[in-house]
Amino acid sequence: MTTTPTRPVHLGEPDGSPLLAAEELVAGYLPGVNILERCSLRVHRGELVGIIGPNGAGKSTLLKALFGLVTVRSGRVTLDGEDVTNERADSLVRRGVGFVPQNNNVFPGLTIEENLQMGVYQAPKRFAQRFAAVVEIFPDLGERRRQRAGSLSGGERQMVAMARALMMDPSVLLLDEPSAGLSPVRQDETFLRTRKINKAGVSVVIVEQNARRALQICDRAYVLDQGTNAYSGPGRELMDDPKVVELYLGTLAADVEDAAVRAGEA
Ligand SMILES: Nc1ncnc2c1ncn2[C@@H]1O[C@H](COP(=O)(O)OP(=O)(O)OP(=O)(O)O)[C@@H](O)[C@H]1O
Repeated sequence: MTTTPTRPVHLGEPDGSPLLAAEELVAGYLPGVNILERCSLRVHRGELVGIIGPNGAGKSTLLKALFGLVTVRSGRVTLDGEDVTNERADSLVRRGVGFVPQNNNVFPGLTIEENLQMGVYQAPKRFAQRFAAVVEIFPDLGERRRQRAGSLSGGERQMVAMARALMMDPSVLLLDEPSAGLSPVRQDETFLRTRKINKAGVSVVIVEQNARRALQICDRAYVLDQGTNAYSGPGRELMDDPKVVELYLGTLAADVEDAAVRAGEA
């Protein structure tokens, strides 16, 4: 087992320069209160990277800091080697960063098609070409393009939000708890869709409460605790790390069965 607490924080990362990186970020909402305390993360081209950890660990805050929605007080964010710390979200979108917030992520009064048009408001001429590409990943949205987003289920809205973020053809997509509030079946669909988006060439950072499921689909993951890095490594390795299991995943009867099955396979 190669996982160790605290440093180094990028265990298992591929060689080369990361596409998106947060180095030692200190950030927070209220003056004098830091939520992130020297928190770091790197995403390489083509990777699917998870962020897990207990409630209030700062997972969503890290994602927001990457997307210019929380002020970074020290440390830096780079995109393809360029410093983009505290750059505005609309500028990051132009540079190829997509963000899907956890809540209020569709315009309920607009149709599915209109929601997707909002995704390319900075480049409306690209709509037709991007719409065709996006409905390949989400065929249901193409068929129901005239339906108002407000009449959709939680899982369907989540699809619209992801599709809208893909309209600008991002190189990296930031997903904030996409499975939150969904039934187990819809959660599975969301994870499969996330994989599909990643396989289509989009690097993905996914914040997840459902840590086990996230670790199953991620190339690598970061475990945050109290605003900083606790563990990192390939998803499967973290799932097998007794410390990570004890502190962050809990032991369920299902795990014991799972471990027994895997031991039998070995
Ligand atoms: N807009 C805000 N203003 C002030 N404090 C905030 C704000 N948003 C989050 N916080 C605080 O920042 C801390 C980290 O919150 P964050 O949402 O990043 O955690 P998280 O790890 O994503 O948690 P969860 O899994 O519960 O969503 C919490 O203490 C939270 O109360």
